[in-house]
Amino acid sequence: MHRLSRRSVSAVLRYGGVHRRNAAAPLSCSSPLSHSVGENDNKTRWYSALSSEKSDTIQSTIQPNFKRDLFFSKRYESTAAASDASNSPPAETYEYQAEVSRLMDLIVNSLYSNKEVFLRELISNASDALDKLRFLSVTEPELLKDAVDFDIRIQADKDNGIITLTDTGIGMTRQELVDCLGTIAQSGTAKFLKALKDSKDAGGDSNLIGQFGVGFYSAFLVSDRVTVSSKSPKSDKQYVWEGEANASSYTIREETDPEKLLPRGTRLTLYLKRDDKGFAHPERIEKLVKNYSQFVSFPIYTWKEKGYTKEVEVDEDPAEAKKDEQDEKTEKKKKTKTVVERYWDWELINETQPIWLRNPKEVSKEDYNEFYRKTFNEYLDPLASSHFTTEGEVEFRSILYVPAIAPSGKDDIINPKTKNIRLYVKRVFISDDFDGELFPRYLSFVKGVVDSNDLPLNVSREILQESRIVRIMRKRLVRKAFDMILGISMSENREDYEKFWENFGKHLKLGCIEDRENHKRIAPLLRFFSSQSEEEMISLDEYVENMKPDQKDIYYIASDSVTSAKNTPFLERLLEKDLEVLFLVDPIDEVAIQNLKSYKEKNFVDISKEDLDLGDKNEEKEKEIKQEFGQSCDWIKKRLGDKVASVQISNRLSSSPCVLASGKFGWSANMERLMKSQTIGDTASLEFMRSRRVFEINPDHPIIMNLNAACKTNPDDQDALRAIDLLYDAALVSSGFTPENPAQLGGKIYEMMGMALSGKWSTPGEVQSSGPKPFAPETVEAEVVEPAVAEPDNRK
Ligand SMILES: Nc1ncnc2c1ncn2[C@@H]1O[C@H](COP(=O)(O)OP(=O)(O)OP(=O)(O)O)[C@@H](O)[C@H]1O
Repeated sequence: MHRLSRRSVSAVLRYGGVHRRNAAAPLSCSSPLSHSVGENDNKTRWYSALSSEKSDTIQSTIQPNFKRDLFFSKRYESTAAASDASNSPPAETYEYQAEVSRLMDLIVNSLYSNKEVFLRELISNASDALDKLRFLSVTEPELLKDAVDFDIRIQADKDNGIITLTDTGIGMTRQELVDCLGTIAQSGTAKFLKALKDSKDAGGDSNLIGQFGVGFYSAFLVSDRVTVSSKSPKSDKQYVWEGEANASSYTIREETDPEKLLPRGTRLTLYLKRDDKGFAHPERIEKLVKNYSQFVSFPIYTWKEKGYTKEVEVDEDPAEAKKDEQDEKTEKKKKTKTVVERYWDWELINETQPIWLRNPKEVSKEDYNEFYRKTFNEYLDPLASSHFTTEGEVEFRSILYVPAIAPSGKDDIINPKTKNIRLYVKRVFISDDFDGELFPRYLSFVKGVVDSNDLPLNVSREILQESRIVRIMRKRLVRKAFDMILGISMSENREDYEKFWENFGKHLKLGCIEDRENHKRIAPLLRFFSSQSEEEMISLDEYVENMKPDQKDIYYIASDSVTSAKNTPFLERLLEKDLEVLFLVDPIDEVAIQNLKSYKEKNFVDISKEDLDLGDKNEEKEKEIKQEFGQSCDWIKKRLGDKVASVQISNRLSSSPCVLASGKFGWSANMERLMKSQTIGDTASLEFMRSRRVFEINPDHPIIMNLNAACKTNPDDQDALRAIDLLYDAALVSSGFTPENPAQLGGKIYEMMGMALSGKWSTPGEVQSSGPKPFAPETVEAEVVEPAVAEPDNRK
């Protein structure tokens, strides 16, 4: 009760005095900066005085049983009746400019479905009008002689399907009403018409409405009739513009009803079309404001039904009361019950100071996190955030976030349909439906808000795609996103970056492939397992720091798991020489690294490719070996035919007899496997790559020595030739390739085992040679069993 009586007193007080408020009242009364938002009840409100319902409003705060219907019906009856009042000056009729007629025709008859943008457009006009006043009042303080707050108020009458939107902005004089609402001079609406003209379908492409916005005229998306009552501080009089859908003219008359006079600003009244009356629900309005206009810099109030509980006495049953009276001992205690009292009042529904406009020094981490959770419906705090303003060529403010987890859904990375970036223009929400305009798709996981003053309010996708401003914005946003990620990677808490990498590592690798321009920023963020770090991933910087003084290249091997990578024969000599090798175990890794090409001027080198240079060439020795094994190389090549491009002496093996290296420009075994799993039917390129493989033999291995001897003594020995076939198959498997005919390979192994067990082919000393140890069949067996071709658990 206390609340109500306090408000009613202030309402009565202000009723008589509002228009006569001192022109020299302190600026704080009217300055938008002085709003003490959320304190509706102690603010001077001319609304209650200017409308015909003023007494109801006051009543409503006094009498709980206030009738909302009465409130609205009185208001609109009198609005409609005003022009008929006998003492009103007659309304003058004006013809619309031809373009406006066309535009109206299109709007009224369009099938445009996203009609809800009308409210955003009208609020934005109201906000512009307030901005204009604020700006002009700096040099013309007399414009603020009517000391009213800078704000926007929206009322929805759901029973009658009427919405009113009132601002206390600059307003319009009679001439301005004609100029602004009867003609189209410039800005978004003019562009819209031009686009319409250019469009092939001159009959009207309703999508263009959404792309360009149609400003004030968007009111006719949902209304049959619109009145604009406006009072400019430059004029003594207030004028009412009135237009109807499907009409070629509009009227302007002077407002003479004292109850409808505005101290300043503009009131729009929308009489909604039958099918659009649903917009006139306070809840719907609130939702739209919250979505589109939450951060408009002036307070937006909606007229809302509220309630509070109170205790009331309950009438006693007379018989009971009598009985009590007779019973002297009964203590007299009145019975009460709790009831909910309803009343209507204004409620502030937007945040006038968006967090991104605040000074970052004054915003706490919790504030950022809360804003993130609220805006993006997240329940986990972000891993990092970055709040910044860019100045210069393009100015905008932004807060970016790195989420704690990746969204579920496999194809997100390739085809991101996120609503992660909310674009505002002058604090009015424009869109969150982007397709790479503000962030490349590999950074689509970054969430945030971007607010620009440099973009037009009705920015369309086409504008976004072609705008130079947007290109500059994108560059800066990307740079800031990388700074933020780098920040996580340098954090003392290593776990944070591990979490990031687990969720978004793939995205960054995609960035290596798709964004050459940012290789320098992406590369330091990459992480891989290595031959010296199988449990914990390392960065490229850590790799480089660990390089041997004379090591020129960064070595890597691509495989399907750490286990198969660490057991590959390609690694043998490198391990011996204590050279670290990166294990690329994610299918995308190899392509990413190939796109990077180098890091800190060190080339990435695939240790499974031909011509591996470990920096320890000994030409003398090589010549010697070539002489000894040259003939065998030719002999083996002849036997293998087109299966390999050449047979060479290997410098990378120590314990394996042979390996199948990929051609310099060919696919690695890993790549071949990936391509195979993806290309359906394209066997031509696969065949070509296959033919580029190089069969490398280890001259120090007993099997090779034995074969070398066989080549020299009896090159036609069928068993030796079959051993070459088996060696090839074994090398194929151990090098990570898939054998063309696994069943046949099995057969060959059994056959060789049989021969070995019968002692036919490998009795020591049988083969004459200058020194090598005799052929040991067990080695073949061991090689065949090793490689893993199965689908990966990448880490282990
Ligand atoms: N609430 C208002 N108060 C004062 N002037 C207004 C108001 N609403 C509209 N106007 C005037 O009417 C003009 C036309 O409005 P309209 O919304 O059609 O276009 P715009 O706001 O100029 O540009 P856009 O097409 O980008 O919205 C505005 O430029 C402004 O001068």
